Amino acid sequence: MNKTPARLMSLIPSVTPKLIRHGSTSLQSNKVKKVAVLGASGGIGQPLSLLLKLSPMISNLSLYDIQHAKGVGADVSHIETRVKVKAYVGNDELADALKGMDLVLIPAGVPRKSGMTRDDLFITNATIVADLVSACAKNCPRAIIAIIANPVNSTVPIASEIMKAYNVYDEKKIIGVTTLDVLRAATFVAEAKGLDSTRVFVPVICGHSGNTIIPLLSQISPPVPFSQPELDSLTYRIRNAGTEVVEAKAGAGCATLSMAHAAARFSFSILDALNGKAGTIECGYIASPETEFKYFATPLLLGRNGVEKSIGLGNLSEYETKLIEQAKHELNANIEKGIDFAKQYLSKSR
Ligand SMILES: NC(=O)C1=CN([C@@H]2O[C@H](COP(=O)(O)OP(=O)(O)OC[C@H]3O[C@@H](n4cnc5c(N)ncnc54)[C@H](O)[C@@H]3O)[C@@H](O)[C@H]2O)C=CC1
Ligand SMILES: O=C([O-])CC(=O)C(=O)O
Repeated sequence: MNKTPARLMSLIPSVTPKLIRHGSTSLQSNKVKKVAVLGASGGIGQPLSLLLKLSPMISNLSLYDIQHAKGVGADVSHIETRVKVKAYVGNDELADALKGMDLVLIPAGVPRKSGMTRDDLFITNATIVADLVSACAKNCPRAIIAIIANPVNSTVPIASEIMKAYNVYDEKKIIGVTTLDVLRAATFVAEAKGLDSTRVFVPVICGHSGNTIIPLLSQISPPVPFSQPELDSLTYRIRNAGTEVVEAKAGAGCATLSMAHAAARFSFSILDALNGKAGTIECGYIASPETEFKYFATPLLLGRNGVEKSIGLGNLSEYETKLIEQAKHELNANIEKGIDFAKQYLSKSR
């Protein structure tokens, strides 16, 4: 397990202000970027498209879905910001939606219903992600691909295998979006400890399902002590937060509004970093040659080409080391399932 001594804490002030803004206000044309949302008509896609339309860092917003995208595009395009919006519907328009993109966000795919795990979505979402990433490989091979569609632990390995098969793989550019776990951790810990949630940062590592969601409460900024019962209950709530929303929505889907905000925050950090802003950090799930896992979420230093490097895990407490041990089987199984699927998909489709 990598234990990078470079400390996270010194870099954290660059993270928190992004909670309440729409990105840097640079209007230089070389700094504005082109962004696509695939699955733009969905519960996440619509509010995400709205938030992106408000950003001065974006010149063009490409909204793609298999249904209703023209309506979403017409609606969002009436907002008086400079971002040019174009909508695309159906496979015949997918290539045009992707050409020239710097960042592609993928919230396309079915959400959970009560009683389902994220892995239960694999059967539908694996093919959706594989199809969409194949189109990215052909039409915008240098774009950063941010995968929101669940199960993220498997869809990111699928995306990587597809890009490898097209000889356009760059491990710096395929990232599973785990930002919502980080936002939830800050919110829940702040509530429990009477802190200002916009000033709290808790790294969340490992993966994005069940036991693989591991908040590093020992590395919270600002430093706060926790009793063992507090560690247990906060870890449980952060891990279970997706299910909390699925159950509260009672059949009407999963987290969409908080996820749209999380994805927008992640996007603005990526765009800031592409524009050369130093010290931009977000957690994300990526290929991880430096850990014992093929893919792993850590805090990431972002740069001009995507992920500059993983910040690593820091000094884990005994409790956190045990949580990683307990997550091993689930994470590895999710990763191998994605890789196996991609092999079969590629053997059929090429
Ligand atoms: N990474 C994370 O933290 C989170 C991930 N999610 C995941 O995000 C995904 C989307 O969730 P919602 O927006 O609530 O679902 P939704 O069902 O409201 O929207 C999904 C959209 O994808 C579209 N779609 C389906 N197949 C497509 C294809 N081949 N190409 C383009 N678009 C396609 C649908 O038409 C629909 O508009 C789910 O898999 C969900 O589990 C949700 C919350 C948090
Ligand atoms: O729980 C779900 O199905 C959606 C999700 O990933 C989350 O809210 O973290």
